[in-house]
Amino acid sequence: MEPKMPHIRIIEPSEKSADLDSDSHNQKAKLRFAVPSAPTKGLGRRSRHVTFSSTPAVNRSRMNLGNPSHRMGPLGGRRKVILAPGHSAMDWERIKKDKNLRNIDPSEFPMRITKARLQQHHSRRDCWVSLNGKVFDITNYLDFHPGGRDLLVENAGKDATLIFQKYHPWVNYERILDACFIGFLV
Ligand code: HEM
Repeated sequence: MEPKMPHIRIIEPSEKSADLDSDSHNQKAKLRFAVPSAPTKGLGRRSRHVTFSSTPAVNRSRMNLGNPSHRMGPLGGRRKVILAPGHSAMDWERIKKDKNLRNIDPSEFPMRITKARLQQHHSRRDCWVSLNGKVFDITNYLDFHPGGRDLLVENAGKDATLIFQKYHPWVNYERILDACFIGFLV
C-alpha cells in the first residue's frame, strides 16, 4: 500500500492571517506552512508551523541582516572556495595533532613579537598574522581556509583582526589555530 503523504496547507496571501507577513518596503515575504506532526498521546493531532522567509540574497546584503550579510561578497552570494581533497576542517584537525605546526624554537615559545618582526613573515611560504594581539603562523593553514588562500596571504605579516571580524565574527580562530599560536604582539 502507498504510504500516506502528510497534508501540507499553504496559507494563501488572500487569507488575511496574522501568520502572513508581507512587507513590500523590505521586499521580505514570509509564508507559514501547516505541517501536521505525529499524533500526540492525549492531545490528539497537532500542527507544527514552519515559517519560511524569502529574501533575495542581494536584498539581504543591502538590508544588513546580521551575520549572513558578512558572508556576502560585493556582488552578493557566498565567497567560500572549493578546498582541495584532503583539506577539510576534519583533515585540519587531524594534521594539527600529527605535526608540529610552530616553526619556531620551542625555547622561544611564547614569543614576544614586534610589528616589524611580524611584517617579515608576509608570504605564502612564511605567513604570520596577528589577531587580537596574538600571533599565529598560519602557513600550514592557508590551503584549509574556506575563504581561500589568497585572502590570507593578502593579510600576511599584518594585524588581520578587523578584516577577520568583518568576514566572520562567529569563527573561533583560537580553537582552529591553537597549534599555530606562536606568541604575542608587543
Ligand atoms: C587567519 C585566521 C582565519 C581563520 C581561522 C578563518 C577561518 C574561516 C572559517 C572557519 C570559515 C568558514 C566560515 C563558515 O562556514 O561559516 C572562513 C570563511 C571565510 N573567510 Fe576566513 N578565516 C581567517 C581569516 C580570514 C581573513 C583574514 C579573511 C579576509 C581577508 C577571511 C575571509 C573569509 C571568507 C571570505 C570566507 C568565506 C565566507 C563565506 O562566504 O562563507 N578569513 N574562514
